[in-house]
Amino acid sequence: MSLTDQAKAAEKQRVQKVTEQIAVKIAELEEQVGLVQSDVVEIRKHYWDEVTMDMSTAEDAVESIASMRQQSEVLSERERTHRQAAKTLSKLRRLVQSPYFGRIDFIERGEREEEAVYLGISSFLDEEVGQYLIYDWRAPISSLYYDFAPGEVQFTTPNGTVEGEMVLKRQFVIRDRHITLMFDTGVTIGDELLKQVLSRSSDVHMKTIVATIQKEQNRIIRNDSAHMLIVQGAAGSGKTSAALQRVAYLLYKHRDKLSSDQMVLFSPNPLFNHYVSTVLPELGEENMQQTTYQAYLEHRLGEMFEVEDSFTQLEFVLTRGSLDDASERTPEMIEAYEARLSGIYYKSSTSFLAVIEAYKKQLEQMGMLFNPIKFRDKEVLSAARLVERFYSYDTATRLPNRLELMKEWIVEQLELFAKLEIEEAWVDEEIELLSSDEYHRAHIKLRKMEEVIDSSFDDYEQERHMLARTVMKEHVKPVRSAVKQLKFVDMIGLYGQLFRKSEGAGAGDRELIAEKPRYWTDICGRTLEELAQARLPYEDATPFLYLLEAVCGFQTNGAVRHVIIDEAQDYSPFQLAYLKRLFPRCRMTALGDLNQAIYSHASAYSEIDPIAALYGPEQTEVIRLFRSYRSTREIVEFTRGIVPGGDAIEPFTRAGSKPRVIQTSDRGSLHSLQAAEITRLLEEGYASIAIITKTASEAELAHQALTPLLRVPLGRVTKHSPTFESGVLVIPSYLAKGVEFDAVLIYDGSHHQYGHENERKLFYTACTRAMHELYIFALGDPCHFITGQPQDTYVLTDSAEDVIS
Ligand SMILES: Nc1ncnc2c1ncn2[C@@H]1O[C@H](COP(=O)(O)OP(=O)(O)OP(=O)(O)O)[C@@H](O)[C@H]1O
Repeated sequence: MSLTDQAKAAEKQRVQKVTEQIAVKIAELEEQVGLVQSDVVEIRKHYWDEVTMDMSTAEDAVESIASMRQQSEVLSERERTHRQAAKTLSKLRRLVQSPYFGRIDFIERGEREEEAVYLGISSFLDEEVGQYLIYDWRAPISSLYYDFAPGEVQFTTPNGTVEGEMVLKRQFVIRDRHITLMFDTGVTIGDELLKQVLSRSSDVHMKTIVATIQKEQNRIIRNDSAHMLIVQGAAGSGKTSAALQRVAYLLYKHRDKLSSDQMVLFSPNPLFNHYVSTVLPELGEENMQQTTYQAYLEHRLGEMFEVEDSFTQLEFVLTRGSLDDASERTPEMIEAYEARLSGIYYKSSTSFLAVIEAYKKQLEQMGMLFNPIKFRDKEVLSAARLVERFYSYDTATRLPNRLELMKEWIVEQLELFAKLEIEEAWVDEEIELLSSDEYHRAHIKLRKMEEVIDSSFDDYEQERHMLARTVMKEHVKPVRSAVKQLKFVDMIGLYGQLFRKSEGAGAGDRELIAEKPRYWTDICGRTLEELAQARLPYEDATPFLYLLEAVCGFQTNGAVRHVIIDEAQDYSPFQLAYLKRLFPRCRMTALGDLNQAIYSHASAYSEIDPIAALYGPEQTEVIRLFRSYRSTREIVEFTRGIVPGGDAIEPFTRAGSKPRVIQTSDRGSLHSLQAAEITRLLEEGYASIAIITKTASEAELAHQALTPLLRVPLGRVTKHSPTFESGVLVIPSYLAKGVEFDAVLIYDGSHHQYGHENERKLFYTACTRAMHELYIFALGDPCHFITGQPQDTYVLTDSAEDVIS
């Protein structure tokens, strides 16, 4: 629908008028912020001049404290005003460049006059006439823009539903205060604008999507009823985008009671955290807390163990292919591999969680293990004595409560022990070694005591006693602190007991595990071996933590009100149950794609959906997204054939070239073909190009080989990289999760590399990172995930040189 010249001129004029008004407001605020800032500086400088301090009498002291409090209040009020004004200022500075992106003309039922509603990233009020020149995209009326085409419409407000007619819907692109594109549309959100947005180059940071939110995405963003909202969506369907705009929406809607630090995002890796970190600030909101599950495990268990990370576990699982090389493999190697895999499945399942629950019950009656309490090289309390004491408490008392009682008792015993120990010769030896400062302090203390107590003391005895206590205190401190932290509970032994044959009747042990997984004996052997080395494999970390908390008391986080789990398909059922327990008071949003479940434990998904089971059907809502926006139509038509059920994925109508499969038989030509393609892509203006490898070692190899062949720097992403730059880079498949690139080159998509069924989803994940161009190189036959699909028509093989030319 084209606009009349008159309408265009009117819109241009309006933009000018609105931006001028915003600029005036900015100038006013700048002045105000400057004034408040100098106020704050002045108050800080003369803080004590305004405070009258007099402690001569109790009354004077009370007055002095009141005067200090008053001064602090003045200061914090000015600081608050300053923060608020600075925040508004930064919003307005963004708004002035691009004040709005949409307009809807709405006539409420029963009214005659239509209202023109302009939508932007925040609202702007004409204070003189009391009229909104811009509405925040999150305001109730703004939902009309995302949910309806012109015609009969309705929206919900806190006071009920408002019905009426939308008589006009207009979209704008405004850059640097000028309209660069505007058109009227008869559909919900015009595809044209979306196409334009999606054709842009990828960025090292994710972009906001407020101007083009799709109707089904809007359901995710504005959903405020579900306790657990599950979004199951195809690769590139906007799950992460919708989740981030949802955070902004919830912060706006509940601004009186919800703040950004009460929301936590669990990301797949630190790189992803960096990638999404600018979205909320761009929307004028502060970032929520961002973390990874791995970081949490490290935080809780890092002091006790060397905790394996999920990537190392995955790398191990991906070594299956190399075992197929007949020359290298032995039956023992295959068995060890299969045994660990079986252990991973089992330890990630809810059956194992049930075993731990049962084990906890059993420990209430018997089977607890303790570390003896030692003081220097002497045993204060033996492990057996601790067990005896533990079971002397009422068995109805919960384990953590009994441990609290134990703690007090142990500290008492420790003090009794220290009283006797103080007479030992080693104490005298250590007194000799005390510094002159410590001697001096002891003297002062002694003098003070003599003033109050009878001075006929034996000075020497007293001094020795005082110094001995100093020595003793230093030695008791770490023991007491370890007791307070419950380190006397033998957690490693307790977890290990689940994998040990029963010794003595009824000990809490592996007999609890009724249905033993395959390779059970190997699993037990390996688990105990790792524990003995103070190493905790990734699959053991969550069960260990769960047991630790079941015994010592659950640490819950009641402050967090909303948890967002991105790439939720990569969490084991056990991990999800743990997170639910960790955040008992919060709502959750879980975003996932079963087709991108790259971890072995995720196979549990195919049976029942563990996320949906977490809160039960009454509290759970599921929204599915089928349309994929990231990649061109050709790429989506190709990649959807890789996964079962992929036909349901709908491509967005953005055209590009077909993905190319380039097959070669030697590594040298593989690299030169790749270098030639990269050069061509750069010449075509693509800003971000990723060479995606299966593993980290393959990434290292590719990086070494390609660096000398390229004229541009070649970056390399590892699991330790906190950020990534634009340009050309090599990245292992699992680290590319959630991010996207203009062009993707699969380094070696051969059958040799991706020959196993459990590599299908990893391969799919890697291919779906491409926005505009996708190349699959193969050293030998391409993997069967693509050759068996109808999309084979896109495959160009054999003469690789032909493709390049
Ligand atoms: N409504 C929209 N308007 C503009 N761009 C969109 C929209 N929805 C999605 N996109 C773009 O599509 C790309 C993919 O989005 P996003 O990363 O949120 O998808 P995802 O479902 O989380 O993907 P994956 O699961 O593959 O990581 C991004 O570039 C995003 O900006």
